[in-house]
Amino acid sequence: MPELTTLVLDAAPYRLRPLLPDDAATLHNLVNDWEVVRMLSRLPFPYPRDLADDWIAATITMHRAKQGYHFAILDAEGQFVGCVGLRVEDKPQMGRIGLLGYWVGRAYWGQGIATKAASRLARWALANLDITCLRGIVAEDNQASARVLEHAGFKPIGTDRQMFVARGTDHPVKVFEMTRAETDLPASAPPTRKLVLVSAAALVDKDGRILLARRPEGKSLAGLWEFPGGKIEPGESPEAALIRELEEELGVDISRSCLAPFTFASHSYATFDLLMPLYLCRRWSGTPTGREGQELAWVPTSDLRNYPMPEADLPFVPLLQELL
Ligand SMILES: Nc1nc2c([nH]c(=O)n2[C@H]2C[C@H](O)[C@@H](COP(=O)(O)OP(=O)(O)OP(=O)(O)O)O2)c(=O)[nH]1
Ligand SMILES: [Mg+2]
Repeated sequence: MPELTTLVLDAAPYRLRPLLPDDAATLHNLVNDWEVVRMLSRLPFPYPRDLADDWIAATITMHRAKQGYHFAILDAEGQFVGCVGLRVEDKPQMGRIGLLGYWVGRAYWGQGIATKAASRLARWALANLDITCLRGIVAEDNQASARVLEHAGFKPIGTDRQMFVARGTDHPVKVFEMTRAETDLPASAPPTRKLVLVSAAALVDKDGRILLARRPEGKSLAGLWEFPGGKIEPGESPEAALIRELEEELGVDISRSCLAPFTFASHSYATFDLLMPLYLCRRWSGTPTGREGQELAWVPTSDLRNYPMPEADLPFVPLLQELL
């Protein structure tokens, strides 16, 4: 388990780091607000300033004893905007569980901060602590908090009653639970890298020149010269996709038998991986025209280098020069 000071969780654009004694004044300022305290079962109102010091000291002790993990939520500028934490509890029958809680200063409501922070801590806890599940308990009149738990991947499992110190009475609550089975929900699953499948063609004329098309403004890689083609749609074969794209982009009609597999590009762009078969084609009907406003050029292979291309295409150049 990382030391207190090095345990920092990234919840972009926010950051979670363990509470420090110096946080007491800011914490007190934000939490000593009826709208915040009335939703927190264990806090009195008004919330005395000393209690902030005592609470932070207690969180540091709990952290060292592996009984609790309480964090300051910092925004992109490093400002303290709220707290998120969990207490480890031994439940008869259930074993050790984590009880998650959070609050955000009123000035920072409505920005999804609690969801990001709770979701991050929940995933960290299930991945790193010896607990069977996480629980979250929200007052029945706290819809916003119920939504936070749902977005973080918690499921409602029932209702109960709980004492709310600031309200001076007990109050109905909803109980939520999250197990490891829920940790891959989209809420904060890491973005999966996409594999993009594209079919492209090198149309070769009788003089051995190759047709390049310039990617128009508004598309990615605009201004670069490419081999006509496009994305393969779900359920479509690479050849069918290419025949469709060449009709859409160039207005030419090509039969499947005229497409000869030549090579392929496999390239990792910053945000996706591209896998692109390149076909050679010497026969088509119709005259290629830039139907999407794209500029076209018939280029002798010796000139290919003068046409800036997407990075994925660069290995094609020597292969085409060798062939033609
Ligand atoms: N067609 C084509 N796409 C290429 C080449 N090199 C290369 O990196 N790409 C990339 C750019 C795009 O990310 C992707 C193909 O996208 P595209 O914009 O042509 O797709 P599309 O014709 O289906 O057009 P769109 O409707 O999705 O805008 O592959 C190439 O030589 N030809
Ligand atoms: Mg295209």
